[in-house]
Amino acid sequence: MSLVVEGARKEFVARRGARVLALDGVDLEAKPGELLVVVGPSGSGKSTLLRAVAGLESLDAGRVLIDDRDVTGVPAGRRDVALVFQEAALFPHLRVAANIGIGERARGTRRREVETRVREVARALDLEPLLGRMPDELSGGERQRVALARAMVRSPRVCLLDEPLASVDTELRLRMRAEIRAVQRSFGVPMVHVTHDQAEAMALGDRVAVMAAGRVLQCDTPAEVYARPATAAVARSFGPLPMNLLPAADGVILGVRPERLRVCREGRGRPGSVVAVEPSGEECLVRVLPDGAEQDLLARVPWADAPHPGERVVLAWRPEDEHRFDAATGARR
Ligand SMILES: Nc1ncnc2c1ncn2[C@@H]1O[C@H](COP(=O)(O)OP(=O)(O)OP(=O)(O)O)[C@@H](O)[C@H]1O
Repeated sequence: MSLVVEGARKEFVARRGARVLALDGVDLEAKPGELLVVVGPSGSGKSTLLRAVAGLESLDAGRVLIDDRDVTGVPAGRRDVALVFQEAALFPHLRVAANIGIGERARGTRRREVETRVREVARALDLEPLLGRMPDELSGGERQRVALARAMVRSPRVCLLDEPLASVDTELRLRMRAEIRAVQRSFGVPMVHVTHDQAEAMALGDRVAVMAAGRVLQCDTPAEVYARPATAAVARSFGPLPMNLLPAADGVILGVRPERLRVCREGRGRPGSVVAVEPSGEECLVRVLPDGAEQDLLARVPWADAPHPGERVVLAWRPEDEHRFDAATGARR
């Protein structure tokens, strides 16, 4: 089971005639059993991409292939694609078991068969004790899991998740991430998971596709995208904090991650003044304005080493922590 998107292009014409290029030539592949996370800021085209794969949005150009079959013109109902949305919309008057099986029943599958399948999926998702409950007797996370079960019960060829964890709290989100991974492993379908949460993308994805303005800027393992961002834009948008970018000589932009920037009291490096210090759990974020610069730089340092606002410091980093980008194109050098 695999999913391929080739050269997907989609333009919307808004009410007053303004045009928005939501997808600007997107190529993407989710391999069998792979969890691909699409990450990008609001408006970058993530939902449009999912909707196009599901068949809910037509493309102006490009193709969608599922298991090597071109499904570009195939209606949504015949694509064998499951789509789970952020807000799990369950039928309030139906018990969990019926909510999970309703799609299959509607497709005419025998009651017995549906029941067996519902039980299998419920077991995999740890939902068995909840099968007899009504939706209003479930927590937000449980409801989300029921929606996931409803998607998986159809044995889809591809499973698409549109910010499924956006409305659950942090603790539950961590647990749900593990569950999504487990579901994905046990069902072996390619999953495309859309989020704007970097931490989620890092934690979940076998690979991540970083999107901006309708384009995929880079698609690779989270570790590789973090270690070797393909462009300055990826370096700014992917990671726990945006990478610091400093103009340098010869049309080069230097990049250093805040996690790798050291704030020293003395020694060699770039002198500057501390502009602000913000607590951030065990660590703190320090903003330093280098002498003569217009843009301050961000450093993440342990609390014990935190300087005071106004203090004179020296910024230093190891040569191997330096990234280099082309100032004109933004491409990695
Ligand atoms: N039906 C539509 N009509 C006009 N413009 C649209 C339509 N749907 C989406 N757009 C525009 O296309 C662009 C991409 O939207 P999309 O919803 O795919 O982004 P997104 O990355 O999913 O954002 P978010 O994270 O906020 O959901 C946005 O600029 C959006 O305003």
